[in-house]
Amino acid sequence: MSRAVLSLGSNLGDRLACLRIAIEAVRPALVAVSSVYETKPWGVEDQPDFLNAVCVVEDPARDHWAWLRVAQSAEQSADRVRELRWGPRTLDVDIVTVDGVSSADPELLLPHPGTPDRASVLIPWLEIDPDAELPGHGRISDLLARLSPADREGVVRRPDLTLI
Ligand SMILES: Nc1ncnc2c1ncn2[C@@H]1O[C@H](COP(=O)(O)OP(=O)(O)OP(=O)(O)O)[C@@H](O)[C@H]1O
Ligand SMILES: Nc1nc2c(c(=O)[nH]1)N=C(CO)CN2
Repeated sequence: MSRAVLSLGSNLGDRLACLRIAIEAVRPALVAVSSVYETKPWGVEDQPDFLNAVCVVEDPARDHWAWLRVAQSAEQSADRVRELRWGPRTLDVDIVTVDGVSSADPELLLPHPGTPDRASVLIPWLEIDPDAELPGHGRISDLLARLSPADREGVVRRPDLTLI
């Protein structure tokens, strides 16, 4: 059984439609999907706000590399072009964790190293799995509590937007 946590983000074009492309790509394997959140950009701050969400997926036939291929194919379907690191994009699908797999391969770092610092991942993930742990880092509720109030307040639920 392979269970993965995926983080979805978009800040270009029809952002909600782009997140839905990612959801459609994993729909048969979907276990849970968070609400959609409007989030202040981190990394490169001078860019439009993102929509972010997190989903949990499960498929006995897929290993972590297969989840990466699914993620990259969804990004391509959303016409993603890579221009700037941490810059604007139609769709970003990150593999946050897969079971307890740890990987130092730069093509697939697991758990995703940015996770402990990103309220835009931790808040949606906590919504759908309040007891979740990030392997090697502990409970995600504790990770979130360590972030600054400004980081947490930059992530606002958008109940008017739905993914499924
Ligand atoms: N856990 C992971 N999930 C998705 N891509 C990963 C992961 N680990 C490494 N990568 C690699 O990262 C590259 C994509 O980087 P990308 O342009 O999406 O980075 P970014 O979104 O700007 O930054 P960040 O990875 O910090 O979110 C791909 O080549 C992919 O192979
Ligand atoms: N709030 C937020 N900021 C970002 C995001 C993102 O998904 N959400 N993704 C980035 C590129 O990986 C850069 N900055």
